[in-house]
Amino acid sequence: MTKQMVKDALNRPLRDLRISVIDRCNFRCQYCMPAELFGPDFAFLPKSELLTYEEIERLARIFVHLGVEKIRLTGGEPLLRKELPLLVKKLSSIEELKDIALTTNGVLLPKYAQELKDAGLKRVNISLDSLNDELFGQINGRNVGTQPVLDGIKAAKKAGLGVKINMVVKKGLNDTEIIPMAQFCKDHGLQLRFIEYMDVGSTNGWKMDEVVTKKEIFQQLNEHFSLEPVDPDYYGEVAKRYRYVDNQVEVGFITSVSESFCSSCTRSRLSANGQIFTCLFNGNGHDIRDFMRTGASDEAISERIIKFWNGRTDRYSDERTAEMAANRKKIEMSYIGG
Ligand SMILES: Nc1nc2c(ncn2[C@@H]2O[C@H](COP(=O)(O)OP(=O)(O)OP(=O)(O)O)[C@@H](O)[C@H]2O)c(=O)[nH]1
Ligand SMILES: C[S@@+](CC[C@H](N)C(=O)[O-])C[C@H]1O[C@@H](n2cnc3c(N)ncnc32)[C@H](O)[C@@H]1O
Ligand code: SF4
Ligand code: SF4
Repeated sequence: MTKQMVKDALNRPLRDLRISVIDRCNFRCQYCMPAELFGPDFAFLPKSELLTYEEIERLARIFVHLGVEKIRLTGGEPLLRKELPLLVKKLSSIEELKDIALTTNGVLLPKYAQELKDAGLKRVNISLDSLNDELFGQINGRNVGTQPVLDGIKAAKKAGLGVKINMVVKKGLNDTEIIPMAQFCKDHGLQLRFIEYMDVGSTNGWKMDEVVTKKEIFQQLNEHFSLEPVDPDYYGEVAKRYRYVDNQVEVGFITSVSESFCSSCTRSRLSANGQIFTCLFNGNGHDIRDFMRTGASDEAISERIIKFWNGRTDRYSDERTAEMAANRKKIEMSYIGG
């Protein structure tokens, strides 16, 4: 197949593929999979519904022919999927792919970091919302302290993986942790990204007044540190980055609520059971798994993906209102892939 450039209805190219490899998780973060709703009886996808690694690789190759340069593995907790390094190895063999990354809560990294690196993974984004054990245990809904995640960060660095830290900030929950987290990451040479709490899915009871905006976080940082802006690395970069003037360590903001970035959104998402989603907030998935399982050729699959992408008009965060946040049919982040 010849390589193509595919654009959506708003002229945005297809550049990224975020693959959810599993919808299960060992945490129950309040803002993502609240324990009361994702209880022991919750119907997660059975194994037979999941795309196999061979199917994921095949689709990834097709996406790369359509212009995808960066693949991110996510979930749920991607390291709960058996033998994930095998998938990384398959994806690393795709020549035109520039970047493969993983987003994880970090707990299983001491076990897998070296294997992932050996399989070709370049970098990991690790989520950590607090350095306070009790608060972190409350947020992750499983009373897990910070040590397992800190060990995961250490293991990733030791294996030679690039590491960034993601912190979702929710008002009244962990906004007191902004400065301690900033100080910790600055001292350890880790890029921290503050993520504005989003109205993903319909289980987290999101309210606009619980969002701590970039502006508010920046004001706090400015009282303690001296920062300067950093130019974006590439078109459509999600995080707005700054660096500490004294040691050049970077810090970023993911401002989906206060300064949306839909106009340059080049991200497609593939759920663990083979549905393509064109926006984190668009609950209407397009089947690709069953079509592939009928014996469709690469060309036919490719045409189908082009059709979905050409028809894409999503710009939810640009248009968000409190009413939309409350009423729109949305899909859980653990399923679609965060
Ligand atoms: N609204 C919105 N949020 C996004 C989008 N892409 C990523 N995010 C959110 O940004 C946060 C961090 O995402 P990561 O998985 O670390 O990925 P990234 O920011 O693309 O990572 P880098 O490639 O390292 O810059 C998560 O909460 C994502 O859900 C997007 O297209 N729209
Ligand atoms: C859904 S998780 C999946 C990967 C992995 N389990 C993890 O936590 O890193 C991906 C990212 O989404 C973020 N996230 C989840 N729910 C969110 C929300 N309501 N608002 C903003 N970010 C959220 C998480 O903090 C994490 O950084
Ligand atoms: S944010 Fe990640 S670790 Fe937390 S519940 Fe969601 S998928 Fe699990
Ligand atoms: S809200 Fe949708 S269109 Fe906007 S940046 Fe996020 S995923 Fe892209």
